[in-house]
Amino acid sequence: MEDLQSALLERGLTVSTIPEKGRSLVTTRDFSPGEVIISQEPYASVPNNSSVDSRCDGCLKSSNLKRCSACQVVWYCGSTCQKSEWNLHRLECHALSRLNKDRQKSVTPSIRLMVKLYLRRKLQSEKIIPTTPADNFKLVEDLVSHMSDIDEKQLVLYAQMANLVNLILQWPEISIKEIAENFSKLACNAHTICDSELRPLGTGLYPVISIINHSCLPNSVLVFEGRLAVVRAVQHIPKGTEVLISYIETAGSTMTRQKALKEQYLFTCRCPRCIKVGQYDDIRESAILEGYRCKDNGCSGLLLRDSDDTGFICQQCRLLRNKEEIKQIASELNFLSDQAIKSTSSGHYQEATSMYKMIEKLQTKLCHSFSINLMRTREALLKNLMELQEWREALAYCRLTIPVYERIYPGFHPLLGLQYYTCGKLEWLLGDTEDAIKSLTKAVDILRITHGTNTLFMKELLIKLEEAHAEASYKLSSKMSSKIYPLDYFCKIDVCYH
Ligand SMILES: C[S@@+](CC[C@H](N)C(=O)[O-])C[C@H]1O[C@@H](n2cnc3c(N)ncnc32)[C@H](O)[C@@H]1O
Repeated sequence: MEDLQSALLERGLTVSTIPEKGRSLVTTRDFSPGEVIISQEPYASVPNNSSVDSRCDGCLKSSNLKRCSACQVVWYCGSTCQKSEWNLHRLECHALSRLNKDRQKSVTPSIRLMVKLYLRRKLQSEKIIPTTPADNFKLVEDLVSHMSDIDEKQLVLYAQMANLVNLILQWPEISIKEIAENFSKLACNAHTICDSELRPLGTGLYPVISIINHSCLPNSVLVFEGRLAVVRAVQHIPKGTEVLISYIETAGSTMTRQKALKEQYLFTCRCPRCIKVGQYDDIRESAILEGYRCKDNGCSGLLLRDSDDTGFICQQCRLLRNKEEIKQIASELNFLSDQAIKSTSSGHYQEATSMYKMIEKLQTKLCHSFSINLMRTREALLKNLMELQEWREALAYCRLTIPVYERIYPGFHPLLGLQYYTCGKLEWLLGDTEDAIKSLTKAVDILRITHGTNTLFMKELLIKLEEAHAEASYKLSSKMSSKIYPLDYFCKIDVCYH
C-alpha cells in the first residue's frame, strides 16, 4: 500500500479512508476537465464470449479470429495477441484441455476471469510476470467483498462456481471459501470493458481503479482504450476532492438508482442527487422519468399517486387517471416488448420496427414526454431503422431522443456525446450538412473531454467534422457558381450506432 501511495502521489492522488465508504481516491492537486486522472491495465480480463459472439483474448477485437487449437476455448486475432497472452494462457490452456467438452461449455467468462486471476498470482509469485506497485495480488486481496452482507442463495451460487474453478485449477491449497469470497469481490469491483461507443466487450479487474467510489453526479468518467481503463475528469476537480465515477446507468429515478446500487454494490448512495430522495423535487422528477402523462392531451402535467390509491392525479389540471386503465396499457406493452425483443434478436428488423411503433404509440398515450421508457423505445426504433437503412426515419427518432438525453445526462456525459455523433452522421449522410456540423460539433465538445483527443475513434470524429465543414464550403461555392454537387459523394460514409 505504501508503494501504491508513493506511485499515486506522483500522479497527484492519494488513497484516504472515508467513514461509510471505506477507501477512496482523493486528488492532491487540481485536475482540469478532460485530463486523465489515472489509467490502468487489467490485473485479469476476459472477453464476454458466447456461442454467437467471440472476441480475441488479447485485444477484444472480433475480426480474423482463430481458436486456440489445444484448448478450443480461447480465441486470438493473430500471433501478436497470442504471444502477449502466452505466459498465462499456457497454464490456462493446460487446465482447460483436461476438461471434457460438456464441462468446457460451463466455463463462463466469470469462471475464466477467476481462473486467470489465480494463474496471474502464481506467475507473479514465481516472478515469471513482474509486479509493480499498481499491479500485484495484494491489491486484489485489499478489495471489498461484502461477504457478510450477501444472501444465502448468492453464497450457494458462488460456492458452486468456486467448485468449478477448483476442478479446473486442481490446486488443493486454495479453499472453496476463498474462491467464493473472490467471486464476491469481482461482483462489486470488476468493470465491464466497453468500446469507444460504450458497447460491452468484456470484463476486467482493475484493482487501483476499483478504489474509486460511486456518485450519481460524478466528477469523472471511466472509459476504455482497448483493455486500458482510463479515468478522466469531466469537470474542474480541485485539490483535496474525492474522485468519483458512476457505477450504474444514471438515467433512472433516485429509487431506481438506489435499488441498482444496493443490489450489486451493497450500499446506500448519499450523493447530492440521492440525498433528495423523498423531497418534492425528487418525486416530481421520478414522476416525469418513470411515471405517467395526463389523460388530457393538451396538458403537460405530471401525475402523482392519489391518497386513496385509486389512480394518479395530474398535478396541473387535477384530472384522475384510473389505475385499471394504466394496468391494461402496461400489460399490452409488456406483451409487445417481449415480441419486439425476440424479433430484433432474430434479425427480423422490419417486424421489430412495426412492434416498436405500436409500443411507441401506446407509450405516448401513457408516459410523460420525457419518459425513459419512451426514450428507450425510440432508441430501439433508431437501431432497427438503421439496420433497415431507413436513414431519414432513423434520424427523426434520433432527434426525438436528444432532449431526453440532455435532461438525463447533463454536462459532459459520453452517452449524450455519442447520441449527437449518431445524429451528425445521419444528417451528413442525408446531405443536411449544416445540421451535421452542429451535431458533430456538439459531439466533439463532449467527447473530447470524456474520450480525450488521441484515440482513433476521436480522430475519426474530428476528420468527419472537418469533412463536413469542407462539404459545407463546397456546397456554398457550388451554389454561388450554380454547379451541381456530385451526389455519390454522400454515399461514401459509414454510419454506425453505439
Ligand atoms: C469498487 S469498491 C470502491 C472502493 C471501496 N470503498 C474500498 O474500500 O475498497 C465498491 C464499494 O465501495 C463502497 N462504495 C462505493 N461508493 C460508495 C458510496 N458513494 N457510498 C458508500 N459506499 C460506497 C461500497 O461498499 C461498494 O461496494
